[in-house]
Amino acid sequence: MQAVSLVKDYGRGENLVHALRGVDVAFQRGRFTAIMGPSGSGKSTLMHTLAGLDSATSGRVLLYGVGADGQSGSHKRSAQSGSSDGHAFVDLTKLNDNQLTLLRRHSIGFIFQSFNLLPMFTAEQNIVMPLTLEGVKPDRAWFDLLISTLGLQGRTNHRPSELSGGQQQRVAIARALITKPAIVFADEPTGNLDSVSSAEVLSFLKRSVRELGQTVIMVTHDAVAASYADRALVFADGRIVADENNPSAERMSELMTRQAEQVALPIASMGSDEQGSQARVPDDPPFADAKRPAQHAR
Ligand SMILES: Nc1ncnc2c1ncn2[C@@H]1O[C@H](COP(=O)(O)OP(=O)(O)OP(=O)(O)O)[C@@H](O)[C@H]1O
Repeated sequence: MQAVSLVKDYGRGENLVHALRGVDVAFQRGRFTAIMGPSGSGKSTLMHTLAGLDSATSGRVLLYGVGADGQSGSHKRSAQSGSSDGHAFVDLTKLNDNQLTLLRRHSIGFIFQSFNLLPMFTAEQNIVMPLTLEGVKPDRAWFDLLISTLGLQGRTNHRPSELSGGQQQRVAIARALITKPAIVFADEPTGNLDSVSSAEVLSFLKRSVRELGQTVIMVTHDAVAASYADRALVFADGRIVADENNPSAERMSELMTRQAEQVALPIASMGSDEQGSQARVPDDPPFADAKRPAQHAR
């Protein structure tokens, strides 16, 4: 997947916000990328625009390995799709709402902070739900591989209320992977989990990248979570300001602290005016979490 000169503005006039200021980034297949950045820096906007949930103001969003109908391996070609080095791709910014809905259903997986499982259905029913809705039978071998890769053996007949938070999130990961999507977006997947369950979920997510070749993009506020990724991007004010391979939690904490200080500096200098008021640094700097020492081991 690739974003080319991606711009997203919200509002107009006095209320104009430049959420993405010409972002150029490529995500390689079969890699796990984390996106970090202070609150309001544009992480969610990037994720939503890449996933076709939000429209771009300008620029292109290219998804490789799919046709304009959203199906992997499609041979169809249209004005919205093409081929580069023999790889089919589709430009999400050129698709209409129906095409985007199909593309998301077939080629994009989502993992949310709040799991979003259906409480009245078993884990197995939740996992195969994207296929059930389409009237498609699950590929049993793929289902079994997901269950073993995600450590869900013996849990498939349980309802969400009978599972721990970590197990529920692993069910949600299996549900995201059941359609063999070209890409999976995870939005703060460990935001509702304790440190032990977070470590477990991140390890399984990493296994799905390593062993199943899945491409995963994860937004997180947690430097330790980012350290599970192959690569971590840091966002600030609608731009990528750091791009780290094999990020360590310490390095990501350092980068986030630097961003927090840059946000705090203008506030501090505003405070030291001629009235002699005290320089003010926010009590709760953005990414206070990122400064916490690593709590859960990889
Ligand atoms: N629907 C919207 N309408 C107007 N402005 C918006 C909208 N969505 C986001 N913004 C603005 O765009 C900028 C980027 O927001 P975004 O939600 O992408 O940041 P973020 O890095 O994901 O923040 P957080 O970590 O708090 O979720 C912010 O200034 C935000 O206020």
